[in-house]
Amino acid sequence: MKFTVQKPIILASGSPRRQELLTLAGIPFDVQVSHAEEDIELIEQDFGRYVEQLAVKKASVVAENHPEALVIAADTIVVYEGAIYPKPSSAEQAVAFLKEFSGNTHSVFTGVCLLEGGKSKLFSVETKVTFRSIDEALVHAYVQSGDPMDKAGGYGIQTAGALLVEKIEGDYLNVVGLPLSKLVELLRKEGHIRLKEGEHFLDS
Ligand SMILES: Cc1cn([C@H]2C[C@H](O)[C@@H](COP(=O)(O)OP(=O)(O)OP(=O)(O)O)O2)c(=O)[nH]c1=O
Repeated sequence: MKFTVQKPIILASGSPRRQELLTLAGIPFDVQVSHAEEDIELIEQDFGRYVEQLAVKKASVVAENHPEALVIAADTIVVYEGAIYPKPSSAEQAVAFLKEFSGNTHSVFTGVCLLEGGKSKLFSVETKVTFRSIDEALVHAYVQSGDPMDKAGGYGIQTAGALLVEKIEGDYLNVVGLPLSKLVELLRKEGHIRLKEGEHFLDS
């Protein structure tokens, strides 16, 4: 499957996962890593709005230098018992995060921003993730692998972090960092992408 684009698309993200996911959707794009300050205030426990605003910040920094493009940015956080768990700042913190999640259910929120000519479209998606009751040895072995350090909440559901997960409710790719089907639906609805000629033979 391939899409054509109406104008250049820039993914404002250094996340290899987000780049892989947009590639697998068949959307052509360039990458510009955004170095926005992540200093958004959480208002009334509205985590969806919080991640959307972080995505706006990331997109805005890149859009300044690319007014001709559609800029896409995203932000992912883990929320457990009303608190935000970002990327761990140390291995010790990753261990502490994972022990807290053990045997419990947390939420993963990803906010997405499409920014074009100063106009933005925003959405966010929540997925609930339930962890198994995990033993200390598994937590330490996983953290020692180094995998948690660049991931919100300190685990990757798409890597060995999968061993910690009992079940999820919602979009799996939202946990990985990009709610791809909803993003593609919005890009099509807004006329930013179209299926390539010959790629829509099932349409009537
Ligand atoms: C929970 C979870 C998060 N993650 C990742 C997705 C995001 O890359 C990262 C959250 O950090 P983000 O700040 O959302 O993104 P990033 O710094 O990696 O990339 P950029 O800001 O340049 O777009 O955590 C996984 O890969 N798997 C998971 O299971």
